[in-house]
This record gives sequence, C-alpha cells and structure tokens, in this order.
Amino acid sequence: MITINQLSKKYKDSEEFSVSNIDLVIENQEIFGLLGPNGAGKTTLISMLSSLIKPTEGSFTINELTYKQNKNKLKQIIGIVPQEYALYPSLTAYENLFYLGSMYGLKGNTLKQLIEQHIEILGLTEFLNKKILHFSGGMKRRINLIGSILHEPKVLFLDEPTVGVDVQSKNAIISHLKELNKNGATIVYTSHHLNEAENFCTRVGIIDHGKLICNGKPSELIKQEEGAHNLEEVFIAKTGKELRDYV
Ligand SMILES: Nc1ncnc2c1ncn2[C@@H]1O[C@H](COP(=O)(O)OP(=O)(O)OP(=O)(O)O)[C@@H](O)[C@H]1O
Repeated sequence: MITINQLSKKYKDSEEFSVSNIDLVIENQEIFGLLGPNGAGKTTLISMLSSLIKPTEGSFTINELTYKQNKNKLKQIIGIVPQEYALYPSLTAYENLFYLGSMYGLKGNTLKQLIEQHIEILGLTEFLNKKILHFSGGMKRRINLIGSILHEPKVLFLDEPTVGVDVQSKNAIISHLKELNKNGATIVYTSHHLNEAENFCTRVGIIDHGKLICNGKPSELIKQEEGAHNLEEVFIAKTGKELRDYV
C-alpha cells in the first residue's frame, strides 16, 4: 500500500510548487493511473514516489517503508520505468538486461532465465543479442520495462510506458503489465492515453497545476460528470480546453 501525506515539490529556482499537498492512498494490487495535461506535475509526483527526487514537504510510505529509514529494502520492492530510456545503446539487449538485473543482486542462470522469459513474452527473442542502437522506439520501451521488473517488484512505477510506440508494442506492454498485476504487483503509471487508462486502470487520479483534483474508478468518474461518456470527456471537463504550452 502506498500512503501519501501532503506531498509537495518546489524545484530549486522555481517560484511555484510543481506538486502541491497531495493526499492519496493506493491499495495493494491497484493499477493507478496518474493523468493530467502537460506540466501538471505527473512526472514530478511519480519521481518522488520512486525516490528519484526528494519531496520539499510531506511524506509517503510504500508497504510501510520510508526512503529515509529503509532505503535498501524499498529499492528491492519497487521497480521504476522512467520516461527516458535507461539503456546503453552500444550494448546488446541481453547485456543491458544482465547489467540491470545485476544491480538488484540477481546473477548467473537465474538472471539468464528471467531475461529469456520476459524477452519471449514481449516478443523480442530474436533480438536478444542485437545492439540497442538499432532498436525501434517500441522495442526500446519493451526492454526498458523488462529492465525494471527482473527483480519482481511489488510496486511498479511507470512514467508514460507507452508513449511513442505502435499499437502492437503498446498492446504487448499493457498485457504484460496486466499479467504482473494479476500476479500481485501494484502499478502506478502516468499517461496521456485516456482511452488506454480507462480500460487499464482500476482507479485514476486527475492532476492539474500540481493538485490532485479528483480520483476514482474510471466508470465512477464518468458517471459523476454530467454529460460525459468517457474518461477523455471527464478530463476535459476537469482541466479545460486551453493549451498547456510551457518551456
Ligand atoms: N527539474 C525541474 N526544475 C524546475 N522545474 C521543473 C523541473 N521539472 C519539472 N519542472 C516543472 O514542474 C512542472 C511539472 O512538470 P512535470 O514534468 O512534473 O509535469 P508532467 O505532468 O509530467 O508534464 P508532461 O505531461 O509534459 O510530461 C512544470 O511546470 C515543469 O516546468
């Protein structure tokens, strides 16, 4: 279970809070979608929960562990799929995954078998010994995902795991995530694909200007919003139609 208390982030040199006073509880085995326009604070929030950046104010626990007191234990139970590829282009898929798995203390035949299993499920067996350099965006996204789940995390944080990939890769990623969830993993992910989130998530939270403005089951949010037939219409009703350009 993830318990978030009054969590806020103000970047150095920034005048405004990018995430402001978030209170939220995410239960075990939920698939929670963080949705919001560009610049809303999704990456900032998920980066704090993944311990990639420090909160300015507030706190959170994951399975009752805090980063301050249980850093090593926490690292073992979470998996992080960042928006940017965390891969070495000049190494092969296998070499990259072997390296990433070793960082979690996995080794030898166990690690080799885990890599081969995930690679097969995600349809990349014939590319196992090819350099990442030559991989398409969808293939890199799938390798990125495998790298973060080899140690079988209980909680998985993913920042836009299906951005810029074709429908085939997207389906492969989502169906693998569903399988991991069925086997017990809690999933927290950010996305701009509202249709995907509507079908994939057990619950979503809409965040805007750093604040969590609503959260609930997609079907409940749709029912509550007058005239809305889908999550996209709820999203527009809650966040407005104006463009969110920023530099
Ligand atoms: N390292 C940083 N330093 C200063 N400000 C930042 C930093 N990273 C993000 N911000 C600002 O914090 C706000 C929230 O950004 P964040 O990336 O969390 O939003 P987002 O919802 O993930 O957006 P997107 O959908 O475009 O990825 C934005 O105003 C952004 O400019």
